[in-house]
Amino acid sequence: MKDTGAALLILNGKGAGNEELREAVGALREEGVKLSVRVTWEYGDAARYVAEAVELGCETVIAGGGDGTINEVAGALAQLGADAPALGIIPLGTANDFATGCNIPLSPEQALQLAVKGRVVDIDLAKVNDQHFFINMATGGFGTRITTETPEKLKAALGGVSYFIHGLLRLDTLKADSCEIKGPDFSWQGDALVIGIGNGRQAGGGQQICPDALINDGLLQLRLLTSEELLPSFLRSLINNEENKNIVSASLPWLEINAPHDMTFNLDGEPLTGKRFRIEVLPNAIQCRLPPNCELLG
Ligand SMILES: Nc1ncnc2c1ncn2[C@@H]1O[C@H](COP(=O)(O)OP(=O)(O)OP(=O)(O)O)[C@@H](O)[C@H]1O
Ligand SMILES: [Mg+2]
Repeated sequence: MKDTGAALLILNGKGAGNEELREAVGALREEGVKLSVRVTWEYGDAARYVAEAVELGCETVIAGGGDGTINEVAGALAQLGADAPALGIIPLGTANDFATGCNIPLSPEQALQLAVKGRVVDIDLAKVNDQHFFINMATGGFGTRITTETPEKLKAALGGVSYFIHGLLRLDTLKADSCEIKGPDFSWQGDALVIGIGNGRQAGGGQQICPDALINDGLLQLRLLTSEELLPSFLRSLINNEENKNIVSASLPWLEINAPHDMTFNLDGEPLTGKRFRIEVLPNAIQCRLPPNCELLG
């Protein structure tokens, strides 16, 4: 049985010191909203708290954190089926690409109001290799090593653009490599430099990688950058959103990627490495509380 209005806020431990949020939680409780708070320490905690929210009969589970936290909560909700609580979002991460793409307010107080009282909408999720989920985007490419620093070589070669590409992929060596991508009525083979598969539109801190994506159309937007031209000009065209012969674009319900060498996809910012990826949309997988001006709804 659901407890009307009850909500559980799952807060990434990185955001636990936010005073504005503490005040906003207090204010809502004074209004009579039954709001519990749990704080995560590591991967896996969020999913356990989602299970607790179901036991408590919560109508809403609120993810307080970045894209990675939303990913964990959304994935756990999707596995519950039809009677799952709705997802609310408080953006407390570094990039917050999903929340920003949805026009969710960045102020914790306003985001919390929306998360508890906002309109519920059915949205799609994407599933990868039957095991992983993403709510916002999978960005992939070929690289040898994952690092957290922008490498000096790339910076010297590309200037400011390297920050963008690095932020997008978090790879220290960007190489093109051959891969094969197949989907319904779609087939592509060639050298890919960057691949974006979007449920949402933006990644890498505001870059519109998949500008036509919608989160409730039952499709994923594939955008890939091929490597037949000099790197800096591609990147410019991607940044400016100009269509270009080096950009392949398709909207697909599923796709399969096969590569002879390892490639790494970031699923909402969390890395997954392999040679084969099957990515499929799960239409209407969860319910989410979104603002009326959410740009990702069709
Ligand atoms: N207390 C904690 N301290 C540090 N990391 C945590 C903690 N609790 C969970 N995590 C980990 O944080 C990661 C998710 O971080 P999240 O994406 O929410 O923030 P971010 O990376 O700063 O934001 P964004 O992805 O929007 O740039 C997950 O891998 C999760 O396991
Ligand atoms: Mg993250």
